[in-house]
Amino acid sequence: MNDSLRRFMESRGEDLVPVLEESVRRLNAPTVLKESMLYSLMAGGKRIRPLLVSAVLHDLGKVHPGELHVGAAVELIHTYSLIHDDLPSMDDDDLRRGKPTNHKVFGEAAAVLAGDALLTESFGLIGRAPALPDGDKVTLILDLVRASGAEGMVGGQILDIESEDKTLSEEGLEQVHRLKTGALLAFSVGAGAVLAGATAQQQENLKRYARHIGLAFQIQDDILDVEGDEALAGKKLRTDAAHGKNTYPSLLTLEGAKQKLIHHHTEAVKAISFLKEPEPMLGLLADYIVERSS
Ligand SMILES: CC(C)=CCC/C(C)=C/COP(=O)(O)OP(=O)(O)O
Ligand SMILES: C=C(C)CCOP(=O)(O)OP(=O)(O)O
Repeated sequence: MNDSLRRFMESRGEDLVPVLEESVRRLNAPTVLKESMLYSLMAGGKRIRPLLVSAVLHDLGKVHPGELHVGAAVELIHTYSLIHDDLPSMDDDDLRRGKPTNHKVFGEAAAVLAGDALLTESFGLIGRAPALPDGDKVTLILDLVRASGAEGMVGGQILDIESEDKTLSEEGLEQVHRLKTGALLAFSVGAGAVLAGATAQQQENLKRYARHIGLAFQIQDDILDVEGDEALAGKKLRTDAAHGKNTYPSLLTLEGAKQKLIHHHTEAVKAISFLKEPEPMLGLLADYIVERSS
């Protein structure tokens, strides 16, 4: 991995973890629920979504005291989605982020409820973000509702499940990926733009970047399911075919999926050519998204 990206990831990660932890510890709630929430939240993961929020601010040369709260908010929703995605009624997985899945440790009921609570607390984090005007809070909350709910991630998840054992068209598959995975990544980029006070033109370019990295992110996840290393991924691989999932490799072959990945990476990088930095973090993150092994 590129050295400046590694340093950026480490420094932002160190700052983010206490905010994630405190968002649960502060709650006056039953211990088992808090333990279940913290178990998945503190299990690691790449923290790509909060990093995107931070990278937009960094590349636009801005700072905002609400950066970590907004980044943590999206990470809470992402973590809830993984807990629910692993449930027996969904992908029925035993391993996530290198550890037994939440329901394997706490039972199904607690896993469902930990996910519910993480989702809800996410909105609280935006509500409490420091130095963020109320108008921006409302904008971010409404954007997050759209990205994570029925019109976004949840809608994509049901389309994905409903299309198991059927063959989708490429447009149909792109729609699933855009909603299931792309919407939350796009929210992260858009949230960084709101915090940075980006111009309309900058927001338009960042939106285009986000659309392409969102697709690239899920295509690489599909590719890793075919040829990745389970120890590095921290989750069981080679499960998509067994579940009759529609993926880019199943639709376009592995080679075809890799070409799509290159296409979306190229377009993402083009979209941020307006950034003045010689090595923008958003460009390094786009490289990482397509080269990652987990
Ligand atoms: C509302 C819910 C539950 C949404 C889940 C969204 C999501 C992106 C799941 C992981 O996708 P995946 O199954 O392709 O990834 P992985 O390989 O990590 O299981
Ligand atoms: C959206 C998908 C493909 C699920 C996994 O997301 P990540 O690959 O970001 O998972 P973590 O690093 O957060 O565990």
